[in-house]
Amino acid sequence: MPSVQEKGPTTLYDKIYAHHLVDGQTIYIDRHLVHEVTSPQAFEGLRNAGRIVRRPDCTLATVDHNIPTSSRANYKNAKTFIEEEDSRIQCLTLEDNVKAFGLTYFGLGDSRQGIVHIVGPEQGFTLPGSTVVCGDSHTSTHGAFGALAFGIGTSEVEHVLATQTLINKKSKNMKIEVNGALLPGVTSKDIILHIIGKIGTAGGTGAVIEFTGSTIRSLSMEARMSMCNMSIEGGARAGLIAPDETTFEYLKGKPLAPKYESPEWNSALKYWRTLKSDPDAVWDIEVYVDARDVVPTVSWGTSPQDVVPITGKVPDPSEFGDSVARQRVVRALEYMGLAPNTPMQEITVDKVFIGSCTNSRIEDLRAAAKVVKGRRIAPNIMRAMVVPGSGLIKKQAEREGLDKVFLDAGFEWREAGCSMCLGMNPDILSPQERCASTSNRNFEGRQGAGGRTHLMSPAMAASAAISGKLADVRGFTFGAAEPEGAGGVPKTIIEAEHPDPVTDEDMDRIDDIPIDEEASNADAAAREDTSSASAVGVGIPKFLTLKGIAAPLPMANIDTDAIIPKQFLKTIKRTGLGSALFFALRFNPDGTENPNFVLNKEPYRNTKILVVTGPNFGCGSSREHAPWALLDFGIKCIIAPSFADIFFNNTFKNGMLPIAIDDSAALDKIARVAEMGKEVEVDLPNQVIKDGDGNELAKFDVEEFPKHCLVNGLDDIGLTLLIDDKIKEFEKKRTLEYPWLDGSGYLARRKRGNGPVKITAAKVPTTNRGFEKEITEW
Ligand SMILES: CC(C)[C@H](C(=O)O)[C@@H](O)C(=O)O
Ligand code: SF4
Repeated sequence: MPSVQEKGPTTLYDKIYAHHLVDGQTIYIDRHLVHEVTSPQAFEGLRNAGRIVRRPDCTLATVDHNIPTSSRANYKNAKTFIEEEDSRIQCLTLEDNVKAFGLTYFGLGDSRQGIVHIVGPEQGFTLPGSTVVCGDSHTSTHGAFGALAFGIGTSEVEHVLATQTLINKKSKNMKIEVNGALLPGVTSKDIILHIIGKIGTAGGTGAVIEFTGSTIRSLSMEARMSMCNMSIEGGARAGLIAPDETTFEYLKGKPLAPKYESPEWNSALKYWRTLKSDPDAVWDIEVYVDARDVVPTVSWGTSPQDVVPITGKVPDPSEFGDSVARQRVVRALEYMGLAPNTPMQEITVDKVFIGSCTNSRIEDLRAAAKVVKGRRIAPNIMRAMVVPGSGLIKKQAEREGLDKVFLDAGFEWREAGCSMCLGMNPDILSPQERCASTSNRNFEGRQGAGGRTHLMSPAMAASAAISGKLADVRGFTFGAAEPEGAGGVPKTIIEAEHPDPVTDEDMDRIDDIPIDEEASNADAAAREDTSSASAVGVGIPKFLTLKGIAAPLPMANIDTDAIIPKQFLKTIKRTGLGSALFFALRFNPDGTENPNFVLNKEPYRNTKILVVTGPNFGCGSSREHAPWALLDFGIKCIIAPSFADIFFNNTFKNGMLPIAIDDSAALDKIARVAEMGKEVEVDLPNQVIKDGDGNELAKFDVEEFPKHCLVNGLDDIGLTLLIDDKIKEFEKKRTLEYPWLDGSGYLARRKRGNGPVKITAAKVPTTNRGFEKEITEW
C-alpha cells in the first residue's frame, strides 16, 4: 500500500511486493484463478481441515485443460458432454467444488468460459498493481497489466483458498529492455522466442522479469500478454510490463474492472499511473535486445530455447561445446526426426495448431486470418485447427467473419480450451507427427506421445499451413484482395474491440436469481470467523535425515512434462502416481521397460535420493503431480545444480527436500557415490550430505522457514492462519486504499446500495447453456 515505506529507488516488482506484504514473507493475493486440473486436491485439503474459501469474491474458476473443443451446439451438461471418464470426473469435481464453496464459475455452457489466462484479462479480473495467482505456470501472462502474477502448485492453491495469502520469498529483479521498431512480419511471439533463445530456459530462474523499452511500449495488450506468458519458458518466476495508456484503454468497460469514469475508476487510474520502476532502480540482471535483430523465429528442438530464425538451419550437435548440452541436442534431433543443417524452410509439417494461452486472442486470430484469407491449406496438411481462447473471442471472430476465412481455407473452427497445447483432451498429435504450433512448449510428448512441435507466431503457423512446410511469413503477399485494417478485416469491425461486456442489466438479472439464504448465511458466518477451527493444521511428514540409494541422472533442463506427462494429471488424488514417474524415459512405446533407464536398474529401483547433474530440474509446468510422482516412487530428496522455482516450492509442501549444489566438484563427488550404487545420507538439521559410511560429501544451504517446517512437520496453512489478525488488518487497509480490489467478483456485485458486501451463492441452475439466457455462477 502507499503507506509502506520504500527505501531508495525501487523496481515495479519491488513496489508491488512491498504493497502486498502482510507479515514476514507472507503476501496478500488479490486475484485467484482456478481450473479443473490443479484444484481438486486443494479443495479436498480444505474439506479435510474443515476450512472455507476466504475470499470467494477474489476467486474465479473455469474449465479449460480437459474439455473437448468439439461443437457445443447440442451441449446440455458436462456430465453428458465429456466422454473421457477421467476428464469428466475432474470437470465435475470442479463443478461440485465451486457449488460447495460458493465460487464464480464459467462452465462449458457459458460464453465467458475459456483458457484461464484469457478469461482473467478479458473480464477485467486482472488489474494493474494486483497480485494474481493460479495453479498454472502461465499465470505470468497477467503480468502484462503490471500485476505480479505467477503460477503455484496445488498445495499453494489450497493455501490461497484458505488464507488469501502466500508465503513468497522475494525474487531477484531482471530487466529485459527491447528497443527499436519491429521489422515486417515480426510479432511479440518472435521477440519472446528470440529472448528465450538468448537467455536460455534457466535464464530468469529466481527472478521477476520486467520487459521495458520502446518496442514493448508500442505493443498492444494482446502482444504484451503473449510475451509475459512465456516468461516462464525463460525460467522466471513472473514477467511484467508497467501499465500505461494502452493498458488503461484495454480495461475500459471490462466487466470486473472499476466502471469507466466512476470515482472508483478515477482513483484506480491515479494509483495505476504510479506503477513504474524508478529510473535509477538497481537490477540484478539486465538484458538488452535490439528489435532489429529479431526476425520471424521458430523452434527446432524439444526446449523453448531451441530456436532459430526461419531462414536458419537445424543446428549441428558438434557446435555445442559442453557434453551434457551436446547429448541433449543429439537426443532432441533424434526425437524431432531432423538431420543437422537441414534448412528450416524444408521441414514438412503434418498438423497446424493455432491456439493456447500464448496466442489465441482476437489479434492472433486476425493475424493468422490475414495470411490465410483467399488461400487453401496445403494438401499434405492432415489437420489445421483454430481454437479461440474463450467463447467471447470466438463470438467476436465470428462477427468479423474470421471463422469463414479459416473454414474456407480448410481449417477446423473449434470451441475454446487448451486443446492441442498439451493434449489433455482428444486434440493430440500421433507419434512422429510434426506440428506448427502457436503454443509455448515443445517438450517431448507435449502435444501427444512422440509428437513433434515447432513453436512460432500465429502468422507463421498460418504460413506453414498454406505452404505445407515451415515457411517465412515475409514471403507471403497480401495483394490487392486485401481489405483495409490489421488482420485483413474491415476497420469498422476491428474497432469493436471489447467482446460482450456484461452490462448493469445483466447484473440485475443475476441479482434476481433466487438464492439459498440459509446456506449463504451459514457461509457468511463461517467467513466472519476465519480463525476458529480452520487454524488447526493437518501437518506434513517430518524430514530430519534420509539415508538410501541415490540414482544418478546426468540430464539438463528436465521438465515436469518429462517427470510426469499430461495423461496422468487427470487424477483427483495425490497418490498412486509413482508408476507414471519419468514415463516416457522409463517405458518404451509398447509399454515394456526401457532397460537403460537408471530407475529400471538395480539397485536404483529403490532410489530414495535423485542426483541430477544437469541444471534447471523441474522446469515448465507448475504441476504438483511431479513431486507427488517422485514421492510415490520413494524419492524424497533431489540434489541438482539448480531447480525451477515452482517445482522447488512444490517439493517442500510435500515434506520433500530439494538441495541445490552449484559447486560442480561437490556434486560430482555425490554423483560418483550414486553411480557406484551406494547409499547417500542427507542430514537436514546439520545441512550436510554424507556417503553411507558417514564421510562428508558436501554441505548445503536451505532457507530457514522451509527447513523449520520440514524438520517440525509443520503445515504452513495452519501457521499462516495463526496470523489471521494481521491478514484481517491488511484487508481493512486494502478496502480503504484500493476499494476496487474488493468485491469485483461477480458474486460481490450483488451488493446493493452502500451496505457491506454480502457474498452469497446463487442456486445452481438446471442447465447452463449460454450466458445470455441463464446464469452460470453459483
Ligand atoms: C496443468 C498445468 C499444471 C500446466 C501448467 O502449469 O503449465 C499446464 O497448463 C501446462 O501448460 O503444462
Ligand atoms: S500452456 Fe497450454 S495447457 Fe497450459 S494453460 Fe496455457 S493453453 Fe492451457
